[in-house]
Amino acid sequence: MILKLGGSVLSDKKIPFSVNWDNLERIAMEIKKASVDDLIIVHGGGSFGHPIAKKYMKNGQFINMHKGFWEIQRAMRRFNNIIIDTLQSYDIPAVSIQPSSFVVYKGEIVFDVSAIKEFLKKKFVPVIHGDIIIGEDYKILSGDDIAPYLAKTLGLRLLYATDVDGVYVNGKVIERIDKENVEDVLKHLSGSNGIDVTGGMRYKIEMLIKNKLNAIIFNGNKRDNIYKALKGEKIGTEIILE
Ligand SMILES: Nc1ncnc2c1ncn2[C@@H]1O[C@H](COP(=O)(O)OP(=O)(O)OP(=O)(O)O)[C@@H](O)[C@H]1O
Ligand SMILES: C=C(C)CCOP(=O)(O)O
Repeated sequence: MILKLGGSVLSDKKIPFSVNWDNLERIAMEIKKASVDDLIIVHGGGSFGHPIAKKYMKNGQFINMHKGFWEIQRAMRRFNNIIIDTLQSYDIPAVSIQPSSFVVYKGEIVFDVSAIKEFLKKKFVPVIHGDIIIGEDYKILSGDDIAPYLAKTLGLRLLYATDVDGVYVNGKVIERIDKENVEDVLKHLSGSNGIDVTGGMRYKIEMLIKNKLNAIIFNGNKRDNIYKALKGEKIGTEIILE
């Protein structure tokens, strides 16, 4: 199972380097209580990665990256450390996977999952984060790139915890998105709140279409939703595009 924890759940993306400690502690408790096997956690840049990445991007191009690459890595390592330390404080065997040190971008993501497979075999919980990656050019690797890639590569279920109840169409949460209605739904999707250099809700759905995946998108701010989602409850919006 892949649980993508949105940066907007773990922090306030309008306040750089803020952490939503109440959510983080509650989510750790719910993950511990759910006690599921083969769990991978992916988290976004939240209030850490996006403001720093923005500093090193001008007109869509990366600038001053001999300084910026480490600055972005550093911001994401700080966020990742906070999250893993909290998970570990609830005896969740979380370990860090830092994409900027081994994932390469060559027109597509080149991401070796050998280590992740070994961690899962030994019942660890890999915690992978959005990051800066290198290749022909630099690229911000979003948690919304990582989660669907791993779901497809490892054949795991995909759960998105974000800061809304699901995907809204005409002011209401749509229960199900499938091949019949996805094109119409896309017209209602836009980017993200707060400082965000990646794609928001639209990008999530586009990646699910591209990878032909099923997922649920639900509100990670609501108590017990993480637990319910991990235990297989269909909450929020269900996406069936397999
Ligand atoms: N039709 C829509 N339905 C629901 N949310 C939408 C819609 N269109 C745009 N959004 C925005 O998408 C946001 C969720 O996407 P976002 O990428 O910000 O979430 P996240 O995964 O929590 O954050 P991060 O990408 O930093 O990890 C919502 O907060 C909302 O503002
Ligand atoms: C901004 C950085 C470095 C990571 C972005 O990850 P996302 O918030 O999942 O899109």
